[in-house]
Amino acid sequence: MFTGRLRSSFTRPRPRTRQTGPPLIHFENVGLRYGMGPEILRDLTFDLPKGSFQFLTGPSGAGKTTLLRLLFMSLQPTRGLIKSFGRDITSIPRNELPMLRRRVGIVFQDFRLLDHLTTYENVALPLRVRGKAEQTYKQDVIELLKWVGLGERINVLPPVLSGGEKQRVAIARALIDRPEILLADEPTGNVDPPMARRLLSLFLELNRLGTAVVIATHDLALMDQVDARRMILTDGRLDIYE
Ligand SMILES: Nc1ncnc2c1ncn2[C@@H]1O[C@H](COP(=O)(O)OP(=O)(O)OP(=O)(O)O)[C@@H](O)[C@H]1O
Repeated sequence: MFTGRLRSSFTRPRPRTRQTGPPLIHFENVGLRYGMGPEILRDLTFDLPKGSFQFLTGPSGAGKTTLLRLLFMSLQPTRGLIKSFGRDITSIPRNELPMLRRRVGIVFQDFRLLDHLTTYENVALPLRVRGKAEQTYKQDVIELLKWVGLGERINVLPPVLSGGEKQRVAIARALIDRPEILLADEPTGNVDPPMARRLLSLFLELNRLGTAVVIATHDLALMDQVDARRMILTDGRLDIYE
């Protein structure tokens, strides 16, 4: 499934050229407020093209995580239109949402691994929950764990893993369903610069295999390593630099 190899040397690469055709996700004049609070996101209009690679940045509290939640369809906009895979997310029946969400993988800031399950079991969990038989996915899980450099850590529990290793388990779990979009919230927040570069090359490799990638980050040094689209949130508004 994942045949790409991590590159050991690192130059400033350009992500793959985006594919044409309808966007995976389309936002039009989207606004979001929590409860009766102030509007956190205002008038967001943009497309997430197939196979694209972008950083999402902005000061702390600017709304990056909130925007990722909208992209993951775990929040509804308070105004405007969001079309995910061609469908208006406000009119999707509740029982159809999980199937649509499977097309989007997400890596949370705090990993959300289950400490009593091994690395292998954490990654396999989304498939097990859906009732898939282990023999249909076992090889894929092992191959994916090797791809993220955890071939030697397959039967280890999360509490003994390093921050970078946990991050890679969370990435593998987000990828096991082969999503068309990967969202990552501060994926390099807990790792040292060499591991951050390694994770970045993993995301670039994934993008080369066709997945659209959105990385929310404060890390300027990380962004400077790739000639990629930047989405910058300031005071609830979004500017995009191609
Ligand atoms: N569930 C919630 N209820 C009410 N307010 C919220 C909720 N989640 C986030 N907020 C507020 O929305 C604003 C944006 O938060 P968000 O976490 O999206 O920002 P962020 O850019 O990801 O921040 P950071 O870089 O610090 O992670 C903040 O003012 C935050 O307090």
